[in-house]
Amino acid sequence: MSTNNNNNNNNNKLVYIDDHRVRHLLDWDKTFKAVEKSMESVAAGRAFQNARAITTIPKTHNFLYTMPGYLNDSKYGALGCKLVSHFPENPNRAKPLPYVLANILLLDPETSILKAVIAGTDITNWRTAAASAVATKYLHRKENNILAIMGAGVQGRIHAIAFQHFFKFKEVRIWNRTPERAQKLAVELNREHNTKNLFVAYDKAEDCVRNADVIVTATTGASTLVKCEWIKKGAHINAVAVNPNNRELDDATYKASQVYIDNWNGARSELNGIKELGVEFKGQIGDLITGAIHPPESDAITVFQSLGMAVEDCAMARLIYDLHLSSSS
Ligand SMILES: NC(=O)C1=CN([C@@H]2O[C@H](COP(=O)(O)OP(=O)(O)OC[C@H]3O[C@@H](n4cnc5c(N)ncnc54)[C@H](O)[C@@H]3O)[C@@H](O)[C@H]2O)C=CC1
Ligand SMILES: O=C([O-])C1=[NH+]CCC1
Repeated sequence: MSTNNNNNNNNNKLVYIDDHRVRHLLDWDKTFKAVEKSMESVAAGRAFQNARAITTIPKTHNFLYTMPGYLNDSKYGALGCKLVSHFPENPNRAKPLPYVLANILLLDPETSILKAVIAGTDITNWRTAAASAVATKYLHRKENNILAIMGAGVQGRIHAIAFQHFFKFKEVRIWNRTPERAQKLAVELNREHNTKNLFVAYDKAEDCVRNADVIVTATTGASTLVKCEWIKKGAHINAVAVNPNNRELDDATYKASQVYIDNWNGARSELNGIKELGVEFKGQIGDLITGAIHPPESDAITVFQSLGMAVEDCAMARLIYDLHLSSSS
């Protein structure tokens, strides 16, 4: 990029960074810092994004989200736009594809020249899990013994990996609507982490959630999965699913919790179902980072209602672009 970038040789060259290369460059600690900075920048007025546009594709359940954003920062500053889709039939194809697929356009913030097209699916997955980790860091300043993950799909898997990296839970429980899928994921994760019983599949949602310190809900369904009466005092929930009929948490949970968001523009556009319950959002995660609002009392149940932000994708695109140029020159 022409600002704050040492790679001036490459300034005029359009770069394509494919999935394979992105995967090679992704790093949990760098992702966490990029997402934390973008959340902070939203609260500090240094990051700009409108509510995303959602294009529905007639006669299907398919969506395309258009997510433009601008972040003003010496390290993560970027102007960009992510195109991210929800194609529910993708996982059921003969050759399965992800439900969520994404690409990011990275522009020069001074001239608007297109600098890079970056495969955005892994970036989306990693930054979403990192956003939940940032929220957990600021909302759950206590012991992290038991993590409960509801949904053994792409987001369930990446949250299990990220949260183990950042928090080192003693037990990571996994529940899925089809129990075989939870069992398969637990076996794979134990093998990858060289552990025996760290990741444990639970058949019943209630058993998975009871006594958990932190809960992640990440399914594509509209069914209620978590009941308030199962949730331990002081627990923190990362509600990751983005679904207009979102009911993974029952109404009583929202009413009994302190609910935080990632950005006001997105919340006004996409979270009316929760507002209609009479729930007032306490603020953005970035407001906790800047100190504009105080953390909740320690026995409060907290919810991070994640939508995903364009400026997280901009910061991640800038990170990956700089890493790509510095390791390929
Ligand atoms: N907040 C954010 O920034 C982002 C949120 N997401 C959201 O994460 C959610 C999960 O996405 P992926 O993991 O990529 O999808 P996936 O297709 O890989 O996994 C979906 C999971 O949901 C389960 N499921 C489907 N219908 C269900 C039902 N009725 N009841 C219970 N479980 C059900 C499936 O068994 C599967 O485990 C989606 O709602 C997506 O919108 C995805 C990316 C970013
Ligand atoms: O922020 C994001 O990339 C998405 N949120 C919901 C689906 C994809």
